[in-house]
Amino acid sequence: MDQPRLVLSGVSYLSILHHISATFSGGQVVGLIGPNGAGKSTLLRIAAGVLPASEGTVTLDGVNLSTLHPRDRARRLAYLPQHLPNDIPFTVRDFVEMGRYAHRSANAGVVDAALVQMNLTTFADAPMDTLSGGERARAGIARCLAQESRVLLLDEPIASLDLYYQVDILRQLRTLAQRGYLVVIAIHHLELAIRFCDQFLLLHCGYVRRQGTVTEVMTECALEEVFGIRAKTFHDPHTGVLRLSVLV
Ligand SMILES: Nc1ncnc2c1ncn2[C@@H]1O[C@H](COP(=O)(O)OP(=O)(O)OP(=O)(O)O)[C@@H](O)[C@H]1O
Repeated sequence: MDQPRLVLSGVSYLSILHHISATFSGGQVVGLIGPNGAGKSTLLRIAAGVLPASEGTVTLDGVNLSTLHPRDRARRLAYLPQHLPNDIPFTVRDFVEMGRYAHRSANAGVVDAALVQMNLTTFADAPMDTLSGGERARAGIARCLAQESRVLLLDEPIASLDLYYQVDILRQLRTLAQRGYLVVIAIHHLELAIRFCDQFLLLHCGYVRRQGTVTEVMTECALEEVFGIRAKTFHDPHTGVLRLSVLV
């Protein structure tokens, strides 16, 4: 199966995003990073086709997203918003099953598998509004997985998760990328982003400041310029893995 390819060409939105161009391909986890208010969520919403750009285009496998019926779009890409409502009046299973909207079939096996992947089986019949914040976030990811689309655009999927689930879910997203999926995540946890993302887009004030691999983007200079923090990147002497240490 061909790997998906998402292309943003000259995307602008009001005064929030300015001329963003980027190409994301299947097989990768892309980390969208940058300070609060940089424009990450806005960019993801545009990339997902839920917010029309003021200028520019987004194409997925050569097809302009704005021309796709929402059902066709949902078959091709899944989008997790940064915040799910607190008062979702459904059980966890029914909520996850909504990910099947594009397929017109509930497919209990797929829904069950998504619940297992997010370790939510014991909560399947619980009302969504009884879940903790992290459990609700995992239900949101499960709904995206149930969609069975090969592009996942996830806005801060690990923000409310404990350390175990942060690592568990990033591992699962990596595995999906290894199977050819394109995964784009907005993420503030830079240390974990270094470990799990292949490519980065660093946004600041609505502009792309850097894009590329970890060594091209996560430079001490860029981090100081964009986040106003001093940090050191170094290779762990025991594992050889690149690490980031914030100097406080
Ligand atoms: N509908 C809107 N109308 C006006 N301003 C908006 C709108 N949506 C977002 N903004 C502003 O656009 C900027 C970018 O917001 P966005 O949510 O994309 O940032 P972000 O990088 O995701 O931030 P965070 O890390 O805090 O989640 C912010 O300054 C925000 O206040």
